[in-house]
Amino acid sequence: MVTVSDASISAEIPVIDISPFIAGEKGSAEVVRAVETACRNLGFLLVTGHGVPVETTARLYNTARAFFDEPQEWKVMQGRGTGEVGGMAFSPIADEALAATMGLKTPGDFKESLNYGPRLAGDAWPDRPAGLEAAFHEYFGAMEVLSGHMRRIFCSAIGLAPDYFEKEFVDHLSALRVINYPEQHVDPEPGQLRAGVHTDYGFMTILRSEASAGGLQVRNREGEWLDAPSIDGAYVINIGDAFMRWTNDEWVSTPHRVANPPSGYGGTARRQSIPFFLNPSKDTVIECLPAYAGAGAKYEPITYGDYIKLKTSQAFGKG
Ligand SMILES: O=C(O)CCC(=O)C(=O)O
Ligand SMILES: [Fe+2]
Repeated sequence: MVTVSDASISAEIPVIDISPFIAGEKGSAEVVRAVETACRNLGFLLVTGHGVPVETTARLYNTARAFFDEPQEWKVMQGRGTGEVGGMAFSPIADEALAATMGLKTPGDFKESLNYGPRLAGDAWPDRPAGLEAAFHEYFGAMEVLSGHMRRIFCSAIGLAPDYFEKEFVDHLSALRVINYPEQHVDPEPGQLRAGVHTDYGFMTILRSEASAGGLQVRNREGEWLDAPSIDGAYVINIGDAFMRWTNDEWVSTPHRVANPPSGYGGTARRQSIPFFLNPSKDTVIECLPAYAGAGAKYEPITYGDYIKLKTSQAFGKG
């Protein structure tokens, strides 16, 4: 296990090499303990030794970038999520304000994104750049493998059979998104961030981050914002709200945001990130795990489908 050198920015976000667990070798138990500690304390960790081929990430990163480099007028004519299951959806700049999910009113996030999930509504794939759809499929497959390893690490930490969650992920509703945070040539509007403060809704998120001026920040339990370290080839993993509920709030889903580059920043601040939102199937029952039921379950069992409806209505003030 390595720890990054700049302790001031990374003291609370550990970097964990999960390769001993994947290989079933000596050191697996230490991996499990380190992941559990991170998920209980901060809900964020970085993983290395994950086995995702660099080419898979590079292909998606580069083809998505070629899409974002197309003219705005053309991009907005592309998929807007009109209903084709397994298609792609494009979300233009300021279309989404993530802070609305926390009940905050802010301008839209200064970002644009491409979105895909094999069981989610999208629209027809654009005819360029070549290989975009294949790159999404390939990367999604790699995330299914990595998220399977992470679920087994979680099961081991909680004392569950390794395949405890697997049936809930046969028809999983996961989503893969590539986000482009453009240069900010003029200052953003008051209250406008690259991505507003929010927690993720699902089971866990696996993020391919990118170092830049204006990056990912995580709020610790003391309310301080920590810059998440960007380490080449590592993935940032965080717990989502649904898994927090599953663990009776023992594992935490932590607020995070993407900061703007400093005003007047002279260098290149463009940033591209790739979050994979791991979500269970619609009929999955989220119910306090026996290991955490000691002092009584805080929440009623709920299906993931109903849970998402509840979260959405809360976010828009109807809950
Ligand atoms: O771009 C990032 O680093 C994080 C984005 C994020 O938190 C999200 O889309 O949920
Ligand atoms: Fe997020």
